[in-house]
Amino acid sequence: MRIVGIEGTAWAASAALFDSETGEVFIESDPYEPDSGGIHPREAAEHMGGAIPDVVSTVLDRAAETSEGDGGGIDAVAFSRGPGLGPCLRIVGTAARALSQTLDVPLVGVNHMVAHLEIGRHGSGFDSPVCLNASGANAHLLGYHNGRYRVLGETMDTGVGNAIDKFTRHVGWSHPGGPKVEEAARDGEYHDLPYVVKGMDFSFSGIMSAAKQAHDDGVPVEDVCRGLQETVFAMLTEVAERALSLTGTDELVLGGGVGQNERLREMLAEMCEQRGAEFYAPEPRFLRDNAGMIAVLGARMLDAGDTVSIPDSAVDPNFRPDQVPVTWRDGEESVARDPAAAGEAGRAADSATTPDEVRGAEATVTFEGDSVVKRRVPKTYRHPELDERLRTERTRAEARLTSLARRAGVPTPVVRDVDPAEGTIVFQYVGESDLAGGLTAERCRTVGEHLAAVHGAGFVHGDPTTRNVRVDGDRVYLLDFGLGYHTGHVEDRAMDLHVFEQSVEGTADEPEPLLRAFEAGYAAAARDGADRPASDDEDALARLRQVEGRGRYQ
Ligand SMILES: C[C@@H](O)[C@H](NC(=O)OP(=O)(O)OC[C@H]1O[C@@H](n2cnc3c(N)ncnc32)[C@H](O)[C@@H]1O)C(=O)O
Ligand SMILES: Nc1ncnc2c1ncn2[C@@H]1O[C@H](COP(=O)(O)OP(=O)(O)OP(=O)(O)O)[C@@H](O)[C@H]1O
Ligand SMILES: [Fe+2]
Repeated sequence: MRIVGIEGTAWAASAALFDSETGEVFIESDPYEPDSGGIHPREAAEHMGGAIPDVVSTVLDRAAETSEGDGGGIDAVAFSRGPGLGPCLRIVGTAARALSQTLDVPLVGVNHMVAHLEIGRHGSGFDSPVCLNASGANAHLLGYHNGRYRVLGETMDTGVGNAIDKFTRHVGWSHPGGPKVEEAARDGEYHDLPYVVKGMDFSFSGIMSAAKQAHDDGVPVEDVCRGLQETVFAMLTEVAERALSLTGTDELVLGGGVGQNERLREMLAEMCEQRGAEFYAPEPRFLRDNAGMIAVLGARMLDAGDTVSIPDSAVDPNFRPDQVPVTWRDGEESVARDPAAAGEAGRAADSATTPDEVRGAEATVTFEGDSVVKRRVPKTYRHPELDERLRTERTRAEARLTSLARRAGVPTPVVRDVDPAEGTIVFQYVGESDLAGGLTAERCRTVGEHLAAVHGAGFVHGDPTTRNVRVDGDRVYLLDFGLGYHTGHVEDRAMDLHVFEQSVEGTADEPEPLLRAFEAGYAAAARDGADRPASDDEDALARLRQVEGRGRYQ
């Protein structure tokens, strides 16, 4: 099968020919390089208008040269339908429709973000990996479950490449900034910047403001670049590790233009090696925007009969990866490796066969009698200064907030000892299994009630996933408050709810009733615990709807 792919969501005018028999991918690209500032949508569209016909024609010549019959032996035309800049997408769409009509072959509409991750799955041969997409306009973790790619975690503000590019614009460097930051960072000393992860979500705005400020304050630019890379990539590596831990998966693939950064790839490879997971990063020509990935996924979709008629082929600038019905994969496959078994990671009280040591995403947990020793082991992928800061801060926060939560009426393990310098806490052993291994609506309701009590006490949990809840009959304990903090912001409370809901969606077959029970429990307890009704601005559930509805692809 031979497929022509066409890409042009933002900066890369690109066409490709994929031959599924030989495996060969021929790519021809013409990048748009702004004279100043970032990408201007109108200029980018003008570039596409001129460049797309040329790159397509080069690929058609190539098809003709490498085929025996007429027409280059092309079986379908695949194109990027979105997400991306509307004016650019429309030019690509028009070109693809015209070509499919001229060649009289089917048209395949590809989601660009899904193409970024499928190219890694294609190259690695992995069955069902966690995928980290680190591109310009996006940053998210995805995993396949129940026929769709689920967003396990994502940026709460800008994409990772755009965040870096904003900093480089501030210091007066031309677009794209990523490669320049990489170059400058090689000569820099590490500079401390804010580090923000919330469960498997993360945010870049605070880091970027601090980086610009540091530059304005006279910190050498190469030091800020080093700090920026160490901080931003450690965050991405940490959330990727958390996704591996939560799903029980031991395969990670990388996608997106920022994936060309060697330091990011090095951190991810090191993290995976230490957990015994496999890591795959496609070669750079498949990481940055390119039509090769569109053609490769186009071939799979064509094979599954997933074509689109011309009247139905409108582009979608906000096309989310989790909207795509994944027709080319088996509906039974899942990124979660036996979620029930993952839930039994903790030691069952009556079993001699369960392990004495559990490795979470952050820490090693050993079981000694009725105590649990949690040690935040150094992460060698992180810069040593950042590593020490995070381990100490989180150990302190965990010990303090675990006790505070109990005072607010939430079952938590008793803290028996704490050593922030060593990153160690000794807890009482609680529960029979993790919530992931015993997900019921009643228990989700109780988690909702407990989170409302935590929020009523003026702080957030920070990482309330199904693995950080222990259960024993009706009793539901919250664990792992290391990412918690005091806050009066409704947005922070909404993030707690979002993190819990994402973790349920990532592992449960039928999440809906569980989520309804969780929200009902939260709403009832928040109402009962408050001295007056919450206004809309203060209502975390109302804010949760906004968080979920935020399009992050404009
Ligand atoms: C929707 C689509 O148009 C968009 N595409 C996109 O963002 O282009 P992509 O090729 O995946 O990524 C470009 C980004 O990748 C960054 N980048 C390129 N080389 C880099 C490097 N060595 N280190 C860090 N960032 C790098 C650039 O600075 C730029 O922000 C997307 O996938 O989000
Ligand atoms: N006090 C406890 N009683 C019983 N089991 C526990 C206790 N503390 C931790 N565990 C078990 O160990 C696992 C890992 O603990 P914890 O979540 O605190 O570590 P972590 O490294 O922060 O994990 P992650 O970052 O993946 O959430 C938990 O999912 C739970 O099964
Ligand atoms: Fe991209």
